[in-house]
Amino acid sequence: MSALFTPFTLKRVTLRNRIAIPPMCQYSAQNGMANAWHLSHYASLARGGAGLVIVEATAVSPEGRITPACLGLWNDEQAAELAHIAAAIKAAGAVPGIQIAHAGRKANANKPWEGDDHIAADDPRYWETLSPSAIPFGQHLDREPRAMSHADIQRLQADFAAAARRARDAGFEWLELHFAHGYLAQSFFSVHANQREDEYGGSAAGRGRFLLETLAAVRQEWPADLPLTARFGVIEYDGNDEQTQQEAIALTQSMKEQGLDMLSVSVGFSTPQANIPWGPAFLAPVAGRVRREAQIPVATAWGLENPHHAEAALAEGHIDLAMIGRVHLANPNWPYQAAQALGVERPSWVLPAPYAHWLERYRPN
Ligand SMILES: Cc1cc2c(cc1C)N(C[C@H](O)[C@H](O)[C@H](O)COP(=O)(O)O)c1[nH]c(=O)[nH]c(=O)c1N2
Ligand SMILES: CC(=O)[C@H]1CCCN(Cc2ccccc2)C1
Repeated sequence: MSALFTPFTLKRVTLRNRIAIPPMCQYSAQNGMANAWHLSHYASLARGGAGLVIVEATAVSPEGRITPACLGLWNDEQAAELAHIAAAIKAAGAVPGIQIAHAGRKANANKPWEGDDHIAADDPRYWETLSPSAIPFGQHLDREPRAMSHADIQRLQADFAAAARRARDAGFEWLELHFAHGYLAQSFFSVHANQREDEYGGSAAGRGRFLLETLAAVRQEWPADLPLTARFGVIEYDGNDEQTQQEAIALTQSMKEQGLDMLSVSVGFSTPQANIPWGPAFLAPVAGRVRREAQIPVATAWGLENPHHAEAALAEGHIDLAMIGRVHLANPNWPYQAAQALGVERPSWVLPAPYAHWLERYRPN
């Protein structure tokens, strides 16, 4: 039996295999509302056979969107549309997950294929960006954000909790907090973005406070028997990686004590000066260290689309879930081909019966 096609149970949720589709923004919403694009996109991914499908970064407040076309979960109308997507994912046999997010100083940007840069101040789509300190990310995202007040911090933590409640009521069964990729929560943890002198800055404990408090607020709303996870940048590739990983592992242990069920290990993306060693499965060993030292189940992504690499990362004990992203945009049925490549018996039954029955009998000559 392949490791990749072994079920995985976390709290009262069982995934049919170790393939997770990580959140991938579609930049296709108006006023944060999901539409026909999102429904067909997520239904086709779920039909492809993955065990878990996580809906893209969904903003907990309007100014928390990366672009004006990002999804939101700050009102009940948005939740009602997302409920259809959760139901479609579940009907296809995958577990419906969703990532809730705030983009912080990377917010208010154009779509990646429309510049990826901050929206101009005189553009009607402009809104103010927030961050722990008034320090811009740099490069194409060079706008100086407003340093958050204590009132801002409390409001945004309440927004995360409200979004978690709406996700629960919409039928999602797996919640991921976006604590990675240079967005708001990652920015609180990162010395590149957070130079506050109050209790939310300074030491690693101070820089971790926003994440721990936000987790605690969400834990109150999210059912105890459903997985509550976070995607967290544990390394920046900025020349200071050992210290960052030690601080990140310590914070992960604290989050585990606070009720975090799993960590999705990722990159900080807090500075444009990062020197990221892009390559197949490059983050798997980093994930393995977090798994060992924090004693928590981990997922990771980044270049795992070769089924043998995903299989090895699992079999070697680096990870518990393989997140397979971009390749699914080209091939929503990637799990079917992965099953064939790994010699899984009756591979077509990774797909739904209306497809599987005929593919099993179809022998192209
Ligand atoms: C178009 C698009 C959109 C997103 C992403 C990526 C891409 C390509 N990624 C990162 C993604 O989840 C994944 O970590 C990376 O794509 C690396 O995995 P692969 O190498 O693609 O399998 C991403 N990550 C995240 O935590 N929340 C998100 O909403 C998104 N959105
Ligand atoms: C929302 C989020 O976390 C995403 C938005 C798109 C870029 N993602 C980061 C990324 C960088 C390089 C290749 C793929 C992905 C982060």
